[in-house]
Amino acid sequence: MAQIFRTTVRSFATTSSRQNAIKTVTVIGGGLMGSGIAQVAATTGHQVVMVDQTDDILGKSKASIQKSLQRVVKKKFAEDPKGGEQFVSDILGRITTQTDSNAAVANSDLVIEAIVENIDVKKKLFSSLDKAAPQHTIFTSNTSSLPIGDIAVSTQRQDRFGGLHFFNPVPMMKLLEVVRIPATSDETFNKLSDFGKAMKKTTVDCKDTPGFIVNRLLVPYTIEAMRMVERGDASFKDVDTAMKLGAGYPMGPFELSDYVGLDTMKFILDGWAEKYPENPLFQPSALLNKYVAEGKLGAKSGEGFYNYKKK
Ligand SMILES: CCCCCCCC(=O)CC(=O)SCCNC(=O)CCNC(=O)[C@H](O)C(C)(C)COP(=O)(O)OP(=O)(O)OC[C@H]1O[C@@H](n2cnc3c(N)ncnc32)[C@H](O)[C@@H]1OP(=O)(O)O
Ligand SMILES: NC(=O)C1=CN([C@@H]2O[C@H](COP(=O)(O)OP(=O)(O)OC[C@H]3O[C@@H](n4cnc5c(N)ncnc54)[C@H](O)[C@@H]3O)[C@@H](O)[C@H]2O)C=CC1
Repeated sequence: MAQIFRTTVRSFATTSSRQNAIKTVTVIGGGLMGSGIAQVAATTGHQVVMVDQTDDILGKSKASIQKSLQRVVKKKFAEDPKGGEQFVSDILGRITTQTDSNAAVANSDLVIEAIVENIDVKKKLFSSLDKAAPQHTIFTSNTSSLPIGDIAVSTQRQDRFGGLHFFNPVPMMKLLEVVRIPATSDETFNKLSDFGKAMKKTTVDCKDTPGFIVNRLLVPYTIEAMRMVERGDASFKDVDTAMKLGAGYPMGPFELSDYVGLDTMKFILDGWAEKYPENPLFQPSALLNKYVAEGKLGAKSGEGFYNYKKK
């Protein structure tokens, strides 16, 4: 019995010291995903530095975090407005902002990159961070579709490199895909999984395959919905209604595309079409290209398949 107790305590201590391994987090990119990741990391007690290109963008990121926290407070602190105010100010107090990414990683245990879905821009960023960050700092990308291994080669720390793929909206979606490349050490992978659990997410282990688990299934499904409309088989609104009421999805594929961002969808599909030209599931969509060319990027630009502008 004592032996079992000692073993349990030891394994708890190991997990717990691993969970404590990551205290300070730098989130690079304060857009849709980065602001959500920063919010949840700060809510779960981590010190967060959020980085973006300008103070103006960072101001908007903080405002969107505040708005999201108000939604949480409305439910969680319905009977305790003072407690709600304290909750918000404690969380916001754990988030600082920076426009210089090299300076932002100086005291960081973990970097989570959530910038534009472009391999060259991501590689340039990581190559520079590699020289600025302490040796122990683990680097991760939140990329939806790029191979983690292709990004990691820009650094000299591939054993401390992995993927943390969050889902939108980060405060609501319970899943976190933890991605390892062949060079990722067990220690790094365990720390990343423990960090995900400390963020109160359910983690799944993924190999560095296109789209990991969720997007490998979700992207072809969504693009096939677009092809269905291109063929004139159904209207996009009917496809959405059908998938919500007939398959139980919370959003139809067109609502979800607008929510994710049509530009992000296009970055993903174009990248896969170029890298895997033989795969018919990854061919470009004329309908998607048309919306992006017209600047209709979805909810974030005020219009996509649906109109989000206040009348
Ligand atoms: C396109 C395919 C390819 C994509 C490839 C790139 C993308 C990726 O790499 C990976 C992805 O993220 S894929 C996207 C995954 N996300 C989804 O599938 C979201 C599906 N939608 C939902 O779950 C709900 O509609 C949702 C939870 C969003 C909203 O719920 P409802 O529909 O019930 O609507 P609401 O009434 O507005 O919300 C209900 C309550 O939820 C809370 N809430 C929602 N958003 C929040 C947020 N941002 N922050 C904090 N709380 C939030 C909120 O409590 C709300 O209650 P109230 O505010 O009181 O109304
Ligand atoms: N939109 C979605 O639903 C999801 C997106 N992702 C991935 O997350 C990443 C970010 O996507 P979103 O947040 O949707 O994009 P977004 O366009 O909302 O935000 C990107 C932010 O990065 C900033 N940025 C660009 N280059 C930068 C640099 N060099 N240094 C600092 N900041 C820089 C931009 O100013 C912008 O604020 C992408 O890799 C995307 O594939 C992952 C899961 C879901």
